[in-house]
Amino acid sequence: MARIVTVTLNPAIDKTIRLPRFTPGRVNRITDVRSDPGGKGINVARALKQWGEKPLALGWVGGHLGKALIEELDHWGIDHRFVAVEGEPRTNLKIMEQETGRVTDVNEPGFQVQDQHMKSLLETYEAALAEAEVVVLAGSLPPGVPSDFYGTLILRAKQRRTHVFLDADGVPLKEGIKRFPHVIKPNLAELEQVLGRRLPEEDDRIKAGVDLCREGIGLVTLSLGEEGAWFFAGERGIRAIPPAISVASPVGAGDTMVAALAMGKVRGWSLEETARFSVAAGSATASKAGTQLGTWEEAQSLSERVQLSSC
Ligand SMILES: Nc1ncnc2c1ncn2[C@@H]1O[C@H](COP(=O)(O)OP(=O)(O)O)[C@@H](O)[C@H]1O
Ligand SMILES: O=P(O)(O)OC[C@H]1O[C@](O)(COP(=O)(O)O)[C@@H](O)[C@@H]1O
Repeated sequence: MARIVTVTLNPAIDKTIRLPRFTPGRVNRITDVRSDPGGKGINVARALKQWGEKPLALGWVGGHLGKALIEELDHWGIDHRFVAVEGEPRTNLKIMEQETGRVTDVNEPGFQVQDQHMKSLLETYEAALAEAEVVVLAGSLPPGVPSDFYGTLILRAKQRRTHVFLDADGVPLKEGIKRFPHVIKPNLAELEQVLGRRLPEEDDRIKAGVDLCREGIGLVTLSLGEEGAWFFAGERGIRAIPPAISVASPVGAGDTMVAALAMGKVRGWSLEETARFSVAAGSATASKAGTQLGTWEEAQSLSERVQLSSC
């Protein structure tokens, strides 16, 4: 079976705290707290698994928290081949303010990675590519990993004719784009940072997306939070707007969208079908607390009300 392989180099435990309002410099008392396994590629694998795919999750992991994370993957029935490192996965704090709905992410850098861990990861990755139709590279790089590491993984996937997705930010995204992955999914802030300019108007966003496609990226999905997303492929651009939802926590919405893009690729969906489902799936996740991901049924029911238009 052609598979979707996900790579999570910097896994995390997401600790979501809720409080009426966060006041820096003061004692803040929280209403409730929850912990979920996180890290972008792991979230992508979780979404795919609950939608009926058979993803294979790769990455680095270590320590007691890492063992618990792997046990969660086993519990969900997700196949995995993680390379062991020393040190614990990071805990990423998500501060959710009930009065404003604002979420602040405070993400740790992650464990230190050594040369031998990179070598083992590359071996595991090469072996997994042999059975992959799509590979999803997602999330930040932990300390010790060169900023062009995704570039290396992209080149190796392309040599094997595997469709490669990149969802990262900052320098790793900028470096990765130079190797022309087939798909990228920046949000607006991430794309603005990579391009070094603001994209305030729709026309600015259209030009940026179309230019990246002309440079050699197959599908550019520019996600816009509650405003939905743009999907650029070749000379085409589709704007998708989700229906209004009651937001609980948008953490994981972008990862759910990436999972939907990967699923659309392996299932041969049209650009319209992919746009509709991936925006709906992201919104379904945003309607759930902590890093809980939208189910197939929740995404399907929202997808009927996603509005599509073209440029
Ligand atoms: N507050 C929200 N309300 C409705 N849908 C949302 C909300 N936040 C995210 N989404 C959905 O999830 C998708 C990805 O979210 P976004 O926040 O843009 O990505 P990221 O998590 O990568 O920053 C959006 O395109 C949208 O469909
Ligand atoms: O690797 P990074 O960039 O620090 O991001 C990791 C964080 O992003 C998440 O994967 C959520 O990402 P999205 O909200 O973009 O879907 C969390 O689970 C995790 O804490």
